[in-house]
Amino acid sequence: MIRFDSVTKSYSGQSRPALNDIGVEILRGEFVFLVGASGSGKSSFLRLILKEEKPTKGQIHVLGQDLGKISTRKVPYFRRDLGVVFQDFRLLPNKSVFENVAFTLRVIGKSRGFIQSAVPETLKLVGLDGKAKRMPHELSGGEQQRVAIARAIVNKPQILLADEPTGNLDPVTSAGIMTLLERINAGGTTVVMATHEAGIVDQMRRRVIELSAGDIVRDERSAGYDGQTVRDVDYVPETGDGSGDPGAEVDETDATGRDEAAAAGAAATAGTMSTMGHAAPKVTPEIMRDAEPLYVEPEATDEVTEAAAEITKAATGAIVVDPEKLVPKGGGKPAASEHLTLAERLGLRAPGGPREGDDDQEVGPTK
Ligand SMILES: Nc1ncnc2c1ncn2[C@@H]1O[C@H](COP(=O)(O)OP(=O)(O)OP(=O)(O)O)[C@@H](O)[C@H]1O
Repeated sequence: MIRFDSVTKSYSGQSRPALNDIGVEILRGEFVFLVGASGSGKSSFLRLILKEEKPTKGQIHVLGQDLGKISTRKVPYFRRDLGVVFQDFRLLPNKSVFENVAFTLRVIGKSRGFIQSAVPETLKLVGLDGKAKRMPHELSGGEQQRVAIARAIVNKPQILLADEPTGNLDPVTSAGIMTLLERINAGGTTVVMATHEAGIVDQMRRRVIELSAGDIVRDERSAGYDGQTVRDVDYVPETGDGSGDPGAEVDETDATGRDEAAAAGAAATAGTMSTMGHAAPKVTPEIMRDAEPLYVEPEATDEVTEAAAEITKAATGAIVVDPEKLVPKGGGKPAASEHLTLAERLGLRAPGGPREGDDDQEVGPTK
C-alpha cells in the first residue's frame, strides 16, 4: 500500500538528510504511529507519501503507483485516494462547516447531488450533525479537528495521513479524536499518524515506527511510545525534587482535560520528560479509556433495510423447482412440482421435512 525503497530526502541548506536511506512497507488496513523527536523526519515522511516533496534518492510506491512516475498534472488525481489531517486543522475560515467539507468534492468535480448527500452523512459520522451552518470560529478546537477529519474522509480515501492531529487539543478531546480515527481505520482505511503523544500510543498499541535523525530506529507491532515496555497504567509523573512521590496525582486540569496549557505546564514543572525529550503523557491511560466515542454509526437506510428484507425472504421463502430437474438419474417418474425451502436446497434439511408453519417444528440439529 505504501512502500519506501532506500529513500533519502535532503533539503537544500541542511547538513544532514531529513530521511536517510529509509526502507519500509505499510500494508492495507494498518494503523501506524510515526514517533520521534522534533526534526526526526516524521512530517517529511508524510509529505513524501503525499508527493508534496520528491525523494532525493530512492523510490516510493503508494497504492501500487510509483510516485516518481506520476506527472505533476496527475498528482491531484492521485491525491483523491488520500486524506490528510494536520495539527492546525487548516479550515477555510470564511466558509461554513458544510462548505469546508464540500470544498474538496467541488474541486474534484463531484455532482451537486453527491455533495448534498455525502457531506451531511460524513458530518454525522464525526458527530457534527446539526453544525453544518456554523463557521469554524464558532466551533471548539475538537470540533474544528472533526471538520478537518470529515473533509479528509468525505471522499472515502484509502489512506488517511495525520500529522499530530491532537497536538492543539486538550487531553479529553484528543482521546475522542483517537476513537474517531480508530473507527475510520476499522472501516478499512489505512491510517498513518505522526505524534508526540505517548499516552495515545501506549494505550492504542498499534504498529510504531520510530525515527531518529532521519533513520528508522524501531519498527514494532502492538508497541508503546518508548518500545514494548508500555508505561504502567497508573503512571505517575516524577516530581522535580526527585522524590517521585507515588501519591502525587496528575494535575486535575489534565484529568478534566479542559486546560491543556496548564497540564503541559504542570508536567514541565514536574520536570518529567520522556526518553524522546517531550513532556509526560498529556493523554493519560485513564482519559483514553474513558474517551467518548465521537464516531456515530450510520443508521440503516431504507435501502439497506429493504436489501436485508430481500435476503431474509430468500432464506425463509420457498423456491419453485422445475420438476424435470428432480428426475432421478436412473430413470423413474418425475417428481411432482415441488417447493423447496432454501435450507432444503442447501442440504441443511431433507426435502419434505418440517417447514415453517408446521405444527411439529424441528428445533434441534437435523439427523
Ligand atoms: N522545507 C524544508 N526545508 C529545509 N529543511 C527542512 C524542510 N522541512 C524540514 N526540514 C528539516 O528536515 C528535518 C526533518 O524535519 P521534519 O519536519 O520532517 O521533522 P518532524 O519529525 O516532523 O519534526 P516535528 O516533530 O518538529 O514536526 C529537520 O531538520 C528540518 O529542519
